[in-house]
Amino acid sequence: MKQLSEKILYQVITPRPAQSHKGTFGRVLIIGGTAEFGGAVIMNAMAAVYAGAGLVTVATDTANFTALHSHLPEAMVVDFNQDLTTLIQNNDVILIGSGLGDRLDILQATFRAVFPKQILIVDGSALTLLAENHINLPHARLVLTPHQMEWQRITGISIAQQAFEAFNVLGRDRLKQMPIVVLKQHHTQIYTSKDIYELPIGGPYQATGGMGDTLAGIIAGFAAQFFLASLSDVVLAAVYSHSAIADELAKTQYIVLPTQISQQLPKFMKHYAVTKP
Ligand SMILES: NC(=O)C1=CN([C@@H]2O[C@H](COP(=O)(O)OP(=O)(O)OC[C@H]3O[C@@H](n4cnc5c(N)ncnc54)[C@H](O)[C@@H]3O)[C@@H](O)[C@H]2O)[C@@H](O)CC1
Ligand SMILES: Nc1ncnc2c1ncn2[C@@H]1O[C@H](COP(=O)(O)OP(=O)(O)O)[C@@H](O)[C@H]1O
Ligand SMILES: [Mg+2]
Repeated sequence: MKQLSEKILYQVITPRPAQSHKGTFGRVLIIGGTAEFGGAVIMNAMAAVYAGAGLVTVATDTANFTALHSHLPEAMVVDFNQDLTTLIQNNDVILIGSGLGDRLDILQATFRAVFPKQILIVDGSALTLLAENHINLPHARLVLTPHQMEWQRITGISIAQQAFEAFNVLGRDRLKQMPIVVLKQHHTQIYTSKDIYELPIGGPYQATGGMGDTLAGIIAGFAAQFFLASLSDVVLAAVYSHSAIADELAKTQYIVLPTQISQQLPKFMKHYAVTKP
């Protein structure tokens, strides 16, 4: 297993070209957030916007519109009960699942609509729905972001067995589409088609609801704009950034809130875009 290091940030986070506009930095569509879990998509969207996605749209329950806009006027909203097919096909990166609750219908419609060239990040309730309903993953550039309990539900590999990388590799291979898997835990592991990486940073100050929703949003924001890097490198850089910011805040804080991580992203990224080692 390879240890992830700060080096990945210098590789992935690059200065922005002057000849550019919001379209240059990608369109992200976030799908999730039942009325009970609106906070999940707010945190997805804050992370994606603060990470630099050019345009972010959130398809969610209408009950969440006002709260989302009061936190983040930069994001657009759409009712997730309408037909999302065209919207899905007009975005570069789709993030589905945070706070999606029991909306299997929306998950299935999204999987039907997505194109193979699109990046599809599957998080939270979408992973549990996948497992419970034995749904096949679609052809897409896939990133799954399960925590250990979600991974157990998907693969049947118990949390104790997950200590053995070989089991996780087998579990990933059985999913057929060879997704990148971000297996979240203390010292998260990332399974790519080539290698397995371990995140050596991060800590218990991150154990707050919404921390994973924030990571999924950072992955989406990075994937939308850093299209010159490989998707694996983009995911590695997002995972590293999320915990590096948390570590920095934890120097003076007992806990770190997910939204604080998002707010730090522009400053954090500026450092890596200009200072090459
Ligand atoms: N403000 C909001 O709207 C929030 C919405 N959320 C959404 O709520 C839905 C349910 O997700 P949850 O993860 O809370 O519930 P789950 O029931 O899917 O999993 C949580 C349980 O898994 C267990 N577990 C074991 N190992 C773990 C590990 N390494 N990391 C995390 N949990 C581990 C924990 O004991 C915990 O009780 C998701 O769609 C999620 O996106 C959560 O993100 C919390 C905040
Ligand atoms: N003790 C810990 N040490 C390091 N990272 C942690 C710790 N607890 C939680 N995290 C991180 O916080 C995130 C939690 O994700 P998740 O459980 O999906 O949260 P949520 O669904 O509530 O947003 C993961 O990135 C995980 O690695
Ligand atoms: Mg989660």
